[in-house]
Amino acid sequence: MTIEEFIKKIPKTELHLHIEGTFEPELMFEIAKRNNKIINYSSVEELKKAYHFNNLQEFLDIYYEGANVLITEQDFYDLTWAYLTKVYSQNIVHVEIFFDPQTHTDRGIAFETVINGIYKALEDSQQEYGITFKLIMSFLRHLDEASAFKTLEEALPYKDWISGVGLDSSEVGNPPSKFERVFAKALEEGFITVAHAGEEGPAEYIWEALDLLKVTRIDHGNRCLDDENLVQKLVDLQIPLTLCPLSNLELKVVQDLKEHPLPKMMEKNLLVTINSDDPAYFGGYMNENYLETAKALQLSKAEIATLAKNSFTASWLTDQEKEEYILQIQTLLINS
Ligand code: HPA
Ligand SMILES: [Zn+2]
Repeated sequence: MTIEEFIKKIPKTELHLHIEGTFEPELMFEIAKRNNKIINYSSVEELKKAYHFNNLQEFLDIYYEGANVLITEQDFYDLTWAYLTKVYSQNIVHVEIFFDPQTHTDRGIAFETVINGIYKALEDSQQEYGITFKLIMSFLRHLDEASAFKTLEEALPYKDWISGVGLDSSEVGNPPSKFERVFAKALEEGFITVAHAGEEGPAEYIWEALDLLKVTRIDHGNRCLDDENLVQKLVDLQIPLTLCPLSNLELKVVQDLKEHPLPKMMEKNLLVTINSDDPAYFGGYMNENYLETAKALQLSKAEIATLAKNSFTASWLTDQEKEEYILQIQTLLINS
């Protein structure tokens, strides 16, 4: 079996995915048209040409602009359904996905419109595709604490639908400490906490995410390697890092996939996982992330299997569910 076939065949889970980042240009134009919204690009091709980024902020500017055409519950449903259909074709059996309520509520879209559309698509895909899921509400860190508190209040009636809270958007200058009180309240309300840290920001932000926000998973976390004590802590506690190799390449967090820190992290026994982040913008869903990374870093099938197993270990599935998938991967590896 080739590496490509092996990647396709193994069950996988995605733990770092922004639903707004799955908005493919074709669907964006279709939804813009039905909502009488104007896109600042004349065609799908013109829009795709704009997808060249030198850093996180250049990406975020385009990403928030794209999300502006989403208005109705059906729009959020269609966006989410398209993603789930795509990952079903890639043998993703479980997803834990982010949504950014403030991107929409700040434009006058009701919180319930956003979550109803996303949640219904997730329920339907569990029925139709058997994909299980968890939903994570992410706060935009470039906005203030009051806005995050307001968003948390709005989420409380949907507590049963939302497993965790996260922190994303412009990292540098917006440290986790800015949201310490919001996360304390979220923890009190029973949410699990995660945060983007150490993508562009320093190792210090990863410490803050752990110590102040009490996160049980770090999104990205690349910069942990700058601090040996931090690596030791992440290893000791087996705190998962949700890495996103193609995102790192497109946002110039790494200059070449061959220089990606993943092998070094595996060597150090960090619990690393592969994810797609914003696949419509970064040129690849899960299988493409696995394959491009495996090719660039010359990963073996055993290493690919370890990464897939890590994702189940790092997920919020039950221990029994985790064990079943890990055993399936191990069996596929032996027979490959
Ligand atoms: O990679 C990311 N980093 C921060 N914010 C984001 N919002 C979508 N993707 C990202
Ligand atoms: Zn992300």
